[in-house]
Amino acid sequence: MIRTAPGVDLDGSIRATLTRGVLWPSWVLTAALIVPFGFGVTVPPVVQYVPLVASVLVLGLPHGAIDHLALPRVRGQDPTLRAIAGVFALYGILGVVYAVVWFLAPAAAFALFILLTWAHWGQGDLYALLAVLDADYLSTRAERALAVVVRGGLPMLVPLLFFPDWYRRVANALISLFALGSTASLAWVFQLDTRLALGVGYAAVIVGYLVLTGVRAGARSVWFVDAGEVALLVVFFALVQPVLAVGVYFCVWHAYRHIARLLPLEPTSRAALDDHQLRPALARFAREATPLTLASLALLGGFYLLVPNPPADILGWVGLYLVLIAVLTLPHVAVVTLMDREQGVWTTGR
Ligand SMILES: CC1=C(/C=C/C(C)=C/C=C/C(C)=C/C=O)C(C)(C)CCC1
Ligand SMILES: [Fe+2]
Repeated sequence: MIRTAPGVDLDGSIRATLTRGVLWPSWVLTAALIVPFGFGVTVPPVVQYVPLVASVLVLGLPHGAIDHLALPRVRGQDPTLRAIAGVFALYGILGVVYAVVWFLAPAAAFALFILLTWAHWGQGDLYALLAVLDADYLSTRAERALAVVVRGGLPMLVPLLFFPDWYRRVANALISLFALGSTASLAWVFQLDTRLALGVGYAAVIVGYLVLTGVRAGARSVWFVDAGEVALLVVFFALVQPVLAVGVYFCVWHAYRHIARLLPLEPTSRAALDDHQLRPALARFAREATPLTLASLALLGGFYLLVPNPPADILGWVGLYLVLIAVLTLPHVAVVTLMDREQGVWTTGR
């Protein structure tokens, strides 16, 4: 059966429901965390891990667990066995290839993971800007690409600039599962000179983006929300300890927004959103996402058995979980990039 799936042109009622139920909570939670950290509060490591550990079952891991339904749906097709098998094959091939890279060259695999996440979290926010906020000033591909660079850099680069030691510790937790001492090849990234150069370059990109889009913005209020989100996240990642900050961002920002993108693709949920009801749509998503979330968890057990240096503490387990996420993210990015194409994220007429 052929149906038309919505692209970046969501109905006003759906946009209102998602703004209230998805964007607002992300703003409130990130802003609320900034306050204590702004006063210099630090929290013990165990507490910092809570959102990342929770993401195994809540929002985080599940957000990719219906990729096999999302791709056919966005193409207006029924999720037939054939279509689903295609997505599984994509996951199998890309996932296995990337897993092999982790075993052979873990430091390079980690660097690739950061760049991939930068692009992917940026692409997620770009969709939200276009579809939920209706940011019509992003009228060229160059501006949209710049938005991806700006948005993805907030969670991936800002923590490196302000918390290099934590960043290195996490990098080491992933890399040393495969090879001890290999993080040394990345030592230059954490040095002050490198961070200063990256910080200055990135600040220039942010200013360039805000000026370029600010000049074009017809609907000023939307531009202010965009600029406000960027400012909020710069402060958030500069102040909040990174394992906590990235964990919170992953759940309430990236994953929740991606789930919000999936909901209108399913006709019953779309009708609910149109009727200003978010909850039934989320409940349906949770049901659909449960089987493959649990299957992914089984993969975590498989990784535990396969890595040369299995985790011995909580940071090690977080590292193992992040490697699992990395391996699942490559095919997930392929699916979301195909979704972007189907939904006209890069179609500007210019
Ligand atoms: C936890 C953590 C880090 C990396 C997290 C990454 C890279 C997460 C990627 C998640 C993905 C891709 C989810 C799927 O959408 C940093 C930045 C090294 C800094 C310290 C804390
Ligand atoms: Fe994602």
